[in-house]
Amino acid sequence: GSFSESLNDKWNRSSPFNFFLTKAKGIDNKYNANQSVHIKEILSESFGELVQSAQFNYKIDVDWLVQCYPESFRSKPLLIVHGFKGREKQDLESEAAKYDHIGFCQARLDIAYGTHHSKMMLLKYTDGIRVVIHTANLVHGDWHQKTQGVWISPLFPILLGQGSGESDTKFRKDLIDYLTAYNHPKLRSWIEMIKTHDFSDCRVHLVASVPGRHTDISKDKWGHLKLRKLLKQVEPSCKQWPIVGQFSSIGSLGAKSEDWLCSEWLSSLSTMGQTLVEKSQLRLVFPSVDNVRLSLEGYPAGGSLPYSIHTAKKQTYLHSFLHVWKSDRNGRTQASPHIKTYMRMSPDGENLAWFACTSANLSKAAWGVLEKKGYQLMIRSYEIGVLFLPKSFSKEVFKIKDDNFLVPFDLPPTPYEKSDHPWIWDIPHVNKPDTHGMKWCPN
Ligand SMILES: CNc1ccc(C(=O)O)c(C(=O)O)c1
Repeated sequence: GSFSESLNDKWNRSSPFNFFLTKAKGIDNKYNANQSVHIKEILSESFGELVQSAQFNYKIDVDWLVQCYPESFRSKPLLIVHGFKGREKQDLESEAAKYDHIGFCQARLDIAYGTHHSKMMLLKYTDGIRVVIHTANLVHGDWHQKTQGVWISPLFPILLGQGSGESDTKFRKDLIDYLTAYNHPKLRSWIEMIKTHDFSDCRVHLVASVPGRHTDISKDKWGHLKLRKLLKQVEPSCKQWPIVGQFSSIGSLGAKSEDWLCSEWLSSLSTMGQTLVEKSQLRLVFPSVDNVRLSLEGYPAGGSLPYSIHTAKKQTYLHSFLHVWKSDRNGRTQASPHIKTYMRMSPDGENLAWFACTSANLSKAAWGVLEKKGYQLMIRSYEIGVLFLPKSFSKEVFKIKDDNFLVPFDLPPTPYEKSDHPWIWDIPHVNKPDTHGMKWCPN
């Protein structure tokens, strides 16, 4: 039917980047056409005859997820990979008791405060494997009126003949290393399957995090040191271009910007040696109170923007780096961001030296923090994302307009006004009503 071929046509038209935003209910529908997808489209029969799938995520509504699959696929084996323990694990498993096609893989979280934050779908079809790396939880609200990022891989066919099956970006090896790090029997069959498929068409790099204290040759396999290693391939001419980070949560980053943000972390993203940098070199995008108040969801959008007053109080220096969420280019200024993106942009915002979309928020838990005088990189959470490097597309830079490169928000980003404050989810917001006439009184 037209729905199905539109999906494949949509994917073909999105080549070679294959990067999408999620559809948002309530915005002008011209912005929900090309380069926008919904989970039911991704899982639809038009994308291939599903044999089995694996869903890696943080929040999972099992009943809602099952009905996102077409009726004919609701008995195909589904592996849910999560990080819950104890009561939350029991609740998740009892939610799924009535489905005999659903199995679980509990990811080990041996370091305190870590979460299984990665959001990925592995889709095994009769004629190949597709990988989807995205930023949305498996709950209705994450796919309803927010801005989320979705990368949909090509269909990777079964490996025939003598080809290596590996891409120039080493995506297959990195994906296998990531899955191997779980050290879980239920992922072994997926690892073996991936080894028998041809990933040579993959044009993105994998940037992932796994919990641990990574040293030696493992130190730059994960987190911000993996990104640092990959960005050494970027055009040196872009060295003075600003770095833009955009995220939906902020961790405790230290009392001073030089403790981690503008030293270790910024050094990785700007592959420049010097630790101090002038402020305009780093621009951070995080929703202001008014961004949340005036969003389609109103203050409840802030339920997915967990920045706490306890953390915010310790790092007011951060607020001078902040820019508002504005996406007029995609008709999504009111679709609250749950996407996370990082990029290096030309001062005029017209070109990109590189672009990444990941589950990783601005936190040490996600990106890692160097310990023991740089001997080890400590990471608390599982994260996964994709990096677009111009050289993988035979380009020197991405010309946003000419290359039709989808950027989730308006560039250059707009700084907070004096009267703007970062959204904080655990304090009252009662001065002005939101789009639904409501106020926010957490406790
Ligand atoms: C502590 N748990 C979470 C913190 C932040 C986020 C986010 O993505 O902003 C998520 C999530 O939505 O996966 C979970």
